Amino acid sequence: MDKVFHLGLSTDQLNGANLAIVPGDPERAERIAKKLDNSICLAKTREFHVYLAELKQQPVVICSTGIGGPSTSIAVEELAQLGIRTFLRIGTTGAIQPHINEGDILVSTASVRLDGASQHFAPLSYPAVSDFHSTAAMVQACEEIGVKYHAGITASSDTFYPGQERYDTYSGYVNKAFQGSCEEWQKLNVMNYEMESATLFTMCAALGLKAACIAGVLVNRTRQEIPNVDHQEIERNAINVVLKAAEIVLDNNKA
Ligand SMILES: O=P(O)(O)O[C@H]1O[C@H](CO)[C@@H](O)[C@H]1O
Ligand SMILES: O=c1cc[nH]c(=O)[nH]1
Repeated sequence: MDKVFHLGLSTDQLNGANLAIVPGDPERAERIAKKLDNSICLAKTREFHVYLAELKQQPVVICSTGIGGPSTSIAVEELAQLGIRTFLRIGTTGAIQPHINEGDILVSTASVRLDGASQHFAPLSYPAVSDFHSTAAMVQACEEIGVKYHAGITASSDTFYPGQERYDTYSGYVNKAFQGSCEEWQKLNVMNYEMESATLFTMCAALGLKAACIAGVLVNRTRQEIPNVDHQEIERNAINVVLKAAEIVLDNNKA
């Protein structure tokens, strides 16, 4: 059986899995896999760390996407070739609304397309929208676990610094195109910044795949520019939510 180019895997290695949990961080992929049954590492190549595990006796893939749209698009394309149809992203994020606190979970219903990769799948007039049922599962998971969550629009940027209008940088300068952009997104009721959901949502919607995204809030940008380094507890809560959501999706698929 042919292997996909970057992940170096073939369909038979996924054991019939059709759902993948997709964090950005490769080490988070391992931490997620360790919480599931019978996890094995299938591949560690570039930013893509891929595990196969079982959740309630059903096969699930965990695959890191790395940071940003280009690498995310490769992971999603190759996983789709291998049989994955639902992608649940679990990320970290910076909130831009004052009422959202560190540690809250943000469920992205749709994303502002501040990326480049999504335009390789559909024109800018096409919405970066999540899959309704997968997103509903994320919300149900938050409610069942009892974590504080907000559902709404995310700004998804190719860059962490200028695209998210950060001035606490080497040059201290933000390109004119992004000056004032954070305030604009705040006024348009955007919840947060992260870096993969625009590509994930656009490509999955365009390709007939299902995608949802949650993220744990590391920093509130109305109070602080750069997140604190230690955020294990926030990540643990977000992992619990995505695992519960995966369980709900798998149950719904069986019914
Ligand atoms: O924690 P992850 O999933 O990597 O997500 C967020 O963190 C990274 C930036 O620090 C970007 O990938 C952003 O989307
Ligand atoms: O502020 C943040 C925090 C995490 N990830 C982002 O993309 N932005």
